[in-house]
Amino acid sequence: MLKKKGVSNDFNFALVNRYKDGKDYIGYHRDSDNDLVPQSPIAMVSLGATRDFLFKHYSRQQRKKGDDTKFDDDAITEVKIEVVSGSLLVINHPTNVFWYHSLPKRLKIIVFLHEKIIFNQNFFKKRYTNSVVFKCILVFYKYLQFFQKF
Ligand SMILES: O=C(O)CCC(=O)C(=O)O
Ligand SMILES: [Fe+2]
Repeated sequence: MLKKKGVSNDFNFALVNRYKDGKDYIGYHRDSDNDLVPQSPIAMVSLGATRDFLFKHYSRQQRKKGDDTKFDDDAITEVKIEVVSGSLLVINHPTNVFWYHSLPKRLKIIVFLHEKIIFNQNFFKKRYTNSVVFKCILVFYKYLQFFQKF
């Protein structure tokens, strides 16, 4: 699927992050060089509610931390990308070296997402115990649904 989208690398690790509502977020960071094969891309698939994904240049982040001696370039603004369900976002080298990324809170969608989650739980509770195996099947099913799109 990734190859069809022009990403030729073989990936050997997958991380699933679940943001249960608009209050869940991940702050600005760069993915650790220690965990990654040098110069390899990072591919991200989104499922569920639309969220913002932000990039902030290294120089701005350093200034925020109080280090304004080396950097005085205000020209590089923050970049916002809306990631919708089923979208693929690829961070190619060297973006992770020069840019921080984050997924901020999105408080506008709390009510919408809350309803959606409660509906799923109620529906499944009737017929299944809330077992880990069932949750795994659900995640697997969602991935299958996603792959069929491509
Ligand atoms: O979940 C996301 O969209 C970003 C997660 C992330 O940046 C990370 O896990 O390092
Ligand atoms: Fe990250």
